[in-house]
Amino acid sequence: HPNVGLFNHLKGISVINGDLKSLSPKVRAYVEENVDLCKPEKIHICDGTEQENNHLLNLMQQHGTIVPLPKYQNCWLARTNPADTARVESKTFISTEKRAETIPTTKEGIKGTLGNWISPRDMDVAIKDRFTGCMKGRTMYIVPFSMGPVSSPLAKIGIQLTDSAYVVVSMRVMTRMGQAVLNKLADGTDFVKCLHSVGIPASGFVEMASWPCDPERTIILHRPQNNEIVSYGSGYGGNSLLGKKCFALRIGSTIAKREGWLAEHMLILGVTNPTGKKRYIAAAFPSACGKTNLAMMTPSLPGYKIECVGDDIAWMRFDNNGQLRAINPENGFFGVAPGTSNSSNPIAMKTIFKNTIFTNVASTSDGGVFWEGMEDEVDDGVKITDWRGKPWVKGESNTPAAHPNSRFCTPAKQCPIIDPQWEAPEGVPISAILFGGRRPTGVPLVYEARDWKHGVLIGAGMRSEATAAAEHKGKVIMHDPFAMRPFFGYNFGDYLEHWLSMEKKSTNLPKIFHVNWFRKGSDGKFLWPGFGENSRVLDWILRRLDNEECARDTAIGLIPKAESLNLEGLEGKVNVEELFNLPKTFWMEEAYAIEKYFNEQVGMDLPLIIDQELKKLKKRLIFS
Ligand SMILES: O=C(O)CSc1cccnc1C(=O)O
Ligand SMILES: [Mn+2]
Repeated sequence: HPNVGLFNHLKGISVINGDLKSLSPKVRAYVEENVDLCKPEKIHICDGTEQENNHLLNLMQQHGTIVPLPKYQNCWLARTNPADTARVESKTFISTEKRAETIPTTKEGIKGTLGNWISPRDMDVAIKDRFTGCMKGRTMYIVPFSMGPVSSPLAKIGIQLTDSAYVVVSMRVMTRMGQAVLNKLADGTDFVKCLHSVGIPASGFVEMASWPCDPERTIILHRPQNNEIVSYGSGYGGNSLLGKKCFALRIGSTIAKREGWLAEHMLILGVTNPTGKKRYIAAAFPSACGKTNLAMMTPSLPGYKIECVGDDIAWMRFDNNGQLRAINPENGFFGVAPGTSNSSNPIAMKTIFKNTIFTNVASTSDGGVFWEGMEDEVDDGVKITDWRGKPWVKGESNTPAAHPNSRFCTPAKQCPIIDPQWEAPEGVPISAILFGGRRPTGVPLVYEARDWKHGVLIGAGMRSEATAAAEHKGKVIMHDPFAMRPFFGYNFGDYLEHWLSMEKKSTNLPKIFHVNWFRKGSDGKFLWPGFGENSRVLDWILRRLDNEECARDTAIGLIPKAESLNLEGLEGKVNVEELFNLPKTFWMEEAYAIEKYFNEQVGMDLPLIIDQELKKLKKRLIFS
């Protein structure tokens, strides 16, 4: 780095990149406050340049944090500490004066599952205990980033202070990061404050560790009142790339509540039908339920085209004409690697093998990567090393080659079907919203909400099959309302009120649907082929958007009229009867389970309208 000027110091700490004078007074005050707390040896103001990125990649290679993947162009493999491999919900907290602002009051004796609250005082103590002097001997990176295209009026800016070079290079992929953001901040624009440290394990100074972290004291804190995020102890994913879940969803949802828009855990795709008519759809599925695959679908129906705007987060607001418009606030994809293959997602496979950071995947002796699902893509004779760095042999090793939560972190612009409007400052117009999840029984392939209120009930009642956290409990059907359960920034009851309040903003509301690719027959096999065949469901949805009479009413909502789903080419392969069967007992139990969930988890915070919608559903079911 160029020798810095004598005066480019902050209280005796050398600024090794950038110029303190380039920081707005607000940013400089935030930096100084946290330099005092964390006591870094150096400060690096990030500019987002190629040169800076290469410097950090070299630094991480020296530390052993990443290794090059010479089979691809500018790709890297990071292996984390095995104790630091995923988001940690139990250590993620939101702080407000009153607990009820953050989480609903649950029924007596019931453990809340809609977020964790911490008092402002306990948050301050937690920070002081962990951050005091935590960056001694380290460099504090100042990461100016934008969630959304810098020029978009829907974008929001953040500053992340971090001691992790891995976070800096990842944020450069996942957000718009660098000088253009600092320039925008110069006029005093406010920013979301993000403080992060990988921490120092209580066992002492392990600076030379390739993946420093402090799992025992990991904590992820949010203070929505002053747009503040503080994360300690983890270097990974949603815990450390604070622009994603912490900012774009948890803090983002509180800003959206205040400003009258929606920050959602949704993919955004553009779908063009054979006549050339294009619509955009947003879809909320729980984590690891196939949002990336749907957002990058290769449609099986001839004449259909799918283009990708985003695979995980949507910021949506009604414009002056009452049209709901969405941006993808992210700049990259941080996708689950296992299960991604040329058969499940050929577009992803065309996106990720350049300028990408892979984390906790397996590596191959020919300088590439491997994960479960890539069996057909790896040459014979290639040796595999698992995510822990141990030799791995297919059919012999009894642990996975790649960690189940291993990820690729790849620039969105590399996606061959990235939508031409993916960075449109005003966002893309949303015509339909889909809710969905893994439902092995009872739930049909697709059904349409009767109206907005009913659609909000469908979102609130979302459930999905998950692998039980506890050992040997197999699969359980978990509630995951709006696929936002781990990401609500405030009381779910208030969130529902906020969704209901959108109805008065528009006479052109998007239609709401529920989809389920995962129903199984009595033989335990999937009833629906999924993947590109899901284009048949999108086709039906688009025809409904054109008000085609291809639906019939049922107690749960509108489902395709007989013969209205295009099954050409699937003759004899799909049992439509079973796929759309609505067992009355199943749905009575489903309605009761939703009612129980609302009673136990939302209580008095449940909006009356949602309670009424649930009662209407039950009544329709009784008389169906
Ligand atoms: O475990 C992590 O920190 C990654 S979680 C994640 C990453 C990208 C997109 N979605 C998610 C999620 O959990 O929904
Ligand atoms: Mn997600």
